[in-house]
Amino acid sequence: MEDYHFHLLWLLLISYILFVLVLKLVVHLWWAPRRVESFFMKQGIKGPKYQLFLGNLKELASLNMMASAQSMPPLSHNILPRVLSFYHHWKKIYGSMFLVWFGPTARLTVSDPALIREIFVLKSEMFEKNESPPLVRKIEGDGLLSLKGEKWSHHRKIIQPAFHTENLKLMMPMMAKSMEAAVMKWSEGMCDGGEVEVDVSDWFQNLVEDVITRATFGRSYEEGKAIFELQSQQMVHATEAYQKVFIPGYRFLPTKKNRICWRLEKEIRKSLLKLIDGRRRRRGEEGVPEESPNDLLEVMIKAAAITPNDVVEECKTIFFAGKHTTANLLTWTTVLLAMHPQWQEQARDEVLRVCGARDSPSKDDLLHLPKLKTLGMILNESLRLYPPAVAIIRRAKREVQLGGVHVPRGTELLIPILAVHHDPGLWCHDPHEFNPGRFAKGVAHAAKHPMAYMPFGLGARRCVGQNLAIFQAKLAIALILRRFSFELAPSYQHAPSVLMLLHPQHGAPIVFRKL
Ligand code: HEM
Repeated sequence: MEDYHFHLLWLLLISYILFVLVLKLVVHLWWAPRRVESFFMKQGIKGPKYQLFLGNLKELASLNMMASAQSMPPLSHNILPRVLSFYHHWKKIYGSMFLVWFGPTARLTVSDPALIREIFVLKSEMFEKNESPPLVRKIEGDGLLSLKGEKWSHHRKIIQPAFHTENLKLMMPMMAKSMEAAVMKWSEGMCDGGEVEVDVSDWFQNLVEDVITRATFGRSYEEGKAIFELQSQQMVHATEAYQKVFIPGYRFLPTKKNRICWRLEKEIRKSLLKLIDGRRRRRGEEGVPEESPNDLLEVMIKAAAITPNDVVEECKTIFFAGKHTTANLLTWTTVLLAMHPQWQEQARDEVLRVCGARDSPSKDDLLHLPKLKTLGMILNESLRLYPPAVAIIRRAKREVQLGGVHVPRGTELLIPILAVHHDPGLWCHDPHEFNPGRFAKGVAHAAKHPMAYMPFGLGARRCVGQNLAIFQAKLAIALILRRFSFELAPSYQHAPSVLMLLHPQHGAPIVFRKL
């Protein structure tokens, strides 16, 4: 009898647990989305209907697939329908503010610059960063990009000075040396006719990797290079998995690829910790010359209240956040200058006028970089038309009013940078034209609203590496302009596409000719 009661009790307990789990699932997957949907509907905000579990993921994937299968007119910069096809499609039906479901998570699209100001500046404390998907989290590191609250502000205060112009100026000669060597190697590889075809999207990845390694590790360049090479390999594996695998928990299975990723992760961590330890011990013994630039590792090691583990995570973040973004900027800028030879000429004239025609950039040339106004305008226009990060996401920490709309706690806001940059209401009559001249009076005056331009984000969490990216881009493009003229290779297919960042789907083959 006692046994019977005991079993009954167990059965009741298990049934109760199962009931609570099922109830939670029903609330999470059905009831809560329906409530949010009707909450927004009452305020006049609509969107594609929520489907159980998947939300709108199926439609999103099919819109994306249709868009990527279509070719674009060769010289068109009207890339929104191809790149953010879901936004372009649903905006026509529901207006610019609509609700879209990424699984059971609601995302409200916001592209009005006045509301964007509220999110990033006026009410920024009401919004937080959302978590990246698990596969991305693994490679982005637990650093500035994803940190929140006190820890984020503490790390930001420590890291920011490494990216100040004065420190970057000290780093410039070594950046220039590495770029110069890469360009030389390239021009040596040219055939007799002085012509070479290069897929710049690959080439710039290597170039940027080298420069970021120098900025992060400085005099420990060789050790840093080995570490970042491992991280590059890890990023390739993770990106492949990101493209192919959608099974929850797949990353925990001991598949061949996963085992490689785990091994790489272990090696990266071990080597970085060894490097940090070595630097810590040598500090004081050697002393760092006063005029020597503060590489990022040095800046973090000097700051007492940051653990070696945090330093490891920040190094990984810097590499993740800085490499592909800057390489993409360089790739699209080269493609744009190949498409628009008159701007290429103008930029080259300026480089020759300001820096002279010497083969190697002198220390003075580097100081002249800020004077390259036309090149600066070209980079701004490139970042407007082809922003490497096409959207930013924030999450409402609590219920908040946004331009008269009540946004419930937990709602994610999707700010489609690309759409804002291509909005005809903000960029006069020619939003899809390549017209660097629109930046002649500075970034703040280029559009009808100062918040309409945000390739590096906005507010307190704007990109910490912006100065480094622009320095690198100016230096690399100036070096190339001085030595080569270039045009699109006959095999080039204009197909901007998104895989984490905006990239050329079929590569970016460019033909370079020695001047
Ligand atoms: C063209 C090049 C680049 C672009 C377009 C770019 C874009 C961005 C954007 C849009 C954000 C804001 C993300 C958000 O608010 O959610 C951001 C943040 C960040 N970027 Fe960049 N970035 C570039 C280059 C770099 C470089 C070179 C580095 C470092 C070497 C870097 C490191 C970071 C970090 C650490 C953050 C997080 C800042 C924080 O939350 O405090 N970025 N970047």
